[in-house]
Amino acid sequence: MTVNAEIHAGGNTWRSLPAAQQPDWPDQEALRDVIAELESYPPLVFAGECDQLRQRLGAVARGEAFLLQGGDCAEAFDAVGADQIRNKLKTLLQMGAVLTYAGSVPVVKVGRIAGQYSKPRSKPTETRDGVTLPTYRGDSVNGFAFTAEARTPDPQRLKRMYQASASTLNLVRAFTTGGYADLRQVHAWNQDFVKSSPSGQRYEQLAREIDRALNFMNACGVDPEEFKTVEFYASHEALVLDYESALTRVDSRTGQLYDVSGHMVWIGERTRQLDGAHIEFASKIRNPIGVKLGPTSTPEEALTLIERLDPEREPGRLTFITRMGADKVREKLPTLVEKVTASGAQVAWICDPMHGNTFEAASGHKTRRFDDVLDEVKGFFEVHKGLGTHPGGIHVELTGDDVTECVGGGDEIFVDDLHQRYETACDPRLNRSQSLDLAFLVAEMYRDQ
Ligand SMILES: O=C[C@H](O)[C@H](O)COP(=O)(O)O
Ligand SMILES: C=C(OP(=O)(O)O)C(=O)O
Repeated sequence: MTVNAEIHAGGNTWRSLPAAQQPDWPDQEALRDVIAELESYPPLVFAGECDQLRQRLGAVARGEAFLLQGGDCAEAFDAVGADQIRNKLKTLLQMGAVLTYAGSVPVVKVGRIAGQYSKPRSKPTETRDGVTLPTYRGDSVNGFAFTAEARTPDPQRLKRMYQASASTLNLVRAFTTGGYADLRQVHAWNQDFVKSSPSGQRYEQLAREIDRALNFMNACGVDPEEFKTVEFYASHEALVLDYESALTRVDSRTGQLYDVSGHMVWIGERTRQLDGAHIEFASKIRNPIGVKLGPTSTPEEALTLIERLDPEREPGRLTFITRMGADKVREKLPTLVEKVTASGAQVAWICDPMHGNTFEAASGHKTRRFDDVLDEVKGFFEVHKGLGTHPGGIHVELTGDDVTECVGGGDEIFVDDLHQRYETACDPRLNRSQSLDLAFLVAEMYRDQ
């Protein structure tokens, strides 16, 4: 079999099943041409890196490490710039330093980055002043501007998604291995607006302690290479299956299929139907897989997902990202965790405290309260503590920029501030100071656990 024929046989079985949330591409021939071109492009990640992340997530599933997964709700093509990428990365590096030092746990760092360009939506259309147009589905599909031209899905955008992901990943690799992520830079990550915020000041104190520890080790003649670079992985929602399967390749080492568009991909709350195309696609690839579980998820669904996606019961293969909402987590999560644990499966449990806590402010802005976000994480920790299972990590929508999209936090943002710098293309993100607040509070919860 040629490589393409093999891909067709293995990576395309989803095509005969219903696929939710796919764009209504107006020109199928143009789509086919784009897919063919994408199939000829080089991989964005190496299959061996996906295996390494699966091992790291195995440690999370076994209770030996903590996953920090975060980044934009929706990446945008016009935000593929050095400043934005560096700001996101440094937010995750700062949060990682806080969790590792204050929580005393190895932290696996995974960005919602270099591929998070596609969005599932509640409604297929949007109406403004009597005009109805297709909803914005992410830069990989259509444009944000409210015009018929921008909102028409254009498959050429899938190629731009590949290019934007490649540029982003290239810079991320440079930052994480080229000196910027060296632990000696802990202070340098705390510049600009965040420095004067309460969490920035608390961070500065922690950075001084890390510095002292490094100086001590240095004086003892220890200067480990591990402190000079950071292992960092890229993840996104595997939503537009034409793109994901065009980037699915046979690994020359093992003959198995990998989606080389990112290290880890997840299946969202709106596309995790057991008999649907997304789960079928995910079942064929060897990448670590995440599945979002909202408040309507049943233990039977969770067990069937394990059967489909992790038949070998391999720690690290499957991560359940629960997003129940602060008001439901304590009621809904225990049965899921209990039944999955009783089945003998060792999945990683991660808390997404964002997606169950969205509401619309009177101004019309979609927002989230920092206190609700925190309360969902607290509930997640309480449930795991009660069951003796491991609270494996957090999955957060955040940005490194000084935006005003979520209310609350130590450097408090009020509902009336939302309009000031509301920049997200879809859902509200924590800004850098709110992200640091969260990291400190989660580190405390982890330590108390
Ligand atoms: O990020 C998640 C979803 O895409 C988002 O919550 C859907 O938002 P909508 O309800 O505005 O479509
Ligand atoms: C759409 C998302 O979440 P969920 O599938 O949980 O709604 C997301 O994480 O971008």
